[in-house]
Amino acid sequence: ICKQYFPYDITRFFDRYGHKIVSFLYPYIQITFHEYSGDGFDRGTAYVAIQRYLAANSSVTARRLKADPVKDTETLVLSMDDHEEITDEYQGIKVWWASSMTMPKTQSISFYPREDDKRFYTLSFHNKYRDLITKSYLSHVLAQGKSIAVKNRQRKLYTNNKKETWSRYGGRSTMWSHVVFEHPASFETLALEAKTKKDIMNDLITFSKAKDYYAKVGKAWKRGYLLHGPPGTGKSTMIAAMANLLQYDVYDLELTSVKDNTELRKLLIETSGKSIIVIEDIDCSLDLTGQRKNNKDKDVEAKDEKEAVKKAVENAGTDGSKVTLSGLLNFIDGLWSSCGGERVIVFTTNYLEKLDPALIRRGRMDKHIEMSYCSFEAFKVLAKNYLDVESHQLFTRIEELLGETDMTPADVAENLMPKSAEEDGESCLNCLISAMEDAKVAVAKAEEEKLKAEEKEKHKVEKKEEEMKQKAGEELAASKDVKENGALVI
Ligand SMILES: Nc1ncnc2c1ncn2[C@@H]1O[C@H](COP(=O)(O)OP(=O)(O)OP(=O)(O)O)[C@@H](O)[C@H]1O
Repeated sequence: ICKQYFPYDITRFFDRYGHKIVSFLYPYIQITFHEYSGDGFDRGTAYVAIQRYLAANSSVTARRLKADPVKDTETLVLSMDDHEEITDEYQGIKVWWASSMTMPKTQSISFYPREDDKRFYTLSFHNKYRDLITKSYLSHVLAQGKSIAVKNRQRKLYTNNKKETWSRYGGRSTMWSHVVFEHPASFETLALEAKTKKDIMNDLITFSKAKDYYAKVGKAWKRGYLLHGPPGTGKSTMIAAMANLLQYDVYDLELTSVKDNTELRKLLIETSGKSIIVIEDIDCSLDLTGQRKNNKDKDVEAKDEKEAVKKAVENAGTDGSKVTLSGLLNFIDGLWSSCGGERVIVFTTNYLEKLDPALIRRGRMDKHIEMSYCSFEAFKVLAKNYLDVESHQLFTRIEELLGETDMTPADVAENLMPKSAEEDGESCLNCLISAMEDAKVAVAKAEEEKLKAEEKEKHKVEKKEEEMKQKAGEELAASKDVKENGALVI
């Protein structure tokens, strides 16, 4: 009305001083958080975090709610509807949140959200709490929103089997492909000594909460784990349990399909925080042949292996088509490794002695964990998992046999698994006992055969020495004959 009936100068005067008068009489401050800010089409991180925070609080207090499916989860989240207002309390201070939406001024169809078609939240609070709200309350809301997102999201298992491609809009698509990570392993079901389990869990939890500590000591926020031990001792299961404990994503890096160091760096940059980057069987990946070694190769002396690895690394460096040891070292703790933060890097190997010491030194691989053959304590965990049995008279015999044989938890688990509906706990335990007794007999037989072979070899060597001695004696006698008789004996 003013604009229509009053001259321009008067309306400008009202505009200018109206605000001042209102702010003098109305001591409240408002902050707006827009859903889309700037030129980007990505939703603002602050808006999304606030939405999650308010969704957790407003579903109890707001009267009009809307239900949205959350990306990457199968759940619905209830949040306050547009033009709804709720109150929140922080350290005894009351604040008001309102959700609003600007109505479009023009009617047009657009693929992207329009400038004038945006939602935003408005936070109102009393002027005297300005410092507390802007400095402390807002960080609290954002942190809470982020942690709700972490709790709600579906975790992913990534692998780098995808070729680098370009999207229709000219952007480079990611080199990781993923599936939903649903491994059920946990530290509770992991067959391992209770003390070791507790140590690892404490270490992981301390790491995940140590952002400020890492910043204080000037170290990138990451931690390296080296899991070593024979096949079937639970290295992969341990990684799944770690991911489930920390609620992290898993990046399973297949090193043999990485073209070169540059590609390795690109892959690293594309990983997100709160993730575990896994390189399984690092000893096999590092021989740079692109193949897992066969059993014959595996028996080669560790020293020879290390030389072979070094040679392969040198060759790889010349044609520039493979990942080199130095590329891998840079991947773990070079400058690029610090981007993002909150990453756990895990290497697994069956042959610790084959690895270059530079690769596994402390600082790179901070914690070395040996996964060994099944101990009695580990067996008890498996018996509880598979049979729901915590004690049994057959346990004494099993403890004895575990001390005498090298059986992996995978073998023990396989024997404990009922093969038919009729099989009960006791028959499964008996099945395990007979498997261990067979293994014990087989080991004794193998040792006997080894002893026999050694004996045979020794005998052969002795016989050869005897023959050589005899030959030498004959030659000596012949040369004596020549000297004494002056005749040449042929
Ligand atoms: N410590 C363990 N606790 C519980 N289950 C285990 C354990 N070790 C092995 N298993 C069982 O054995 C199977 C094989 O274990 P896993 O793949 O984790 O062994 P691994 O050490 O990673 O073997 P590899 O070196 O061949 O990759 C798993 O599916 C799991 O059911």
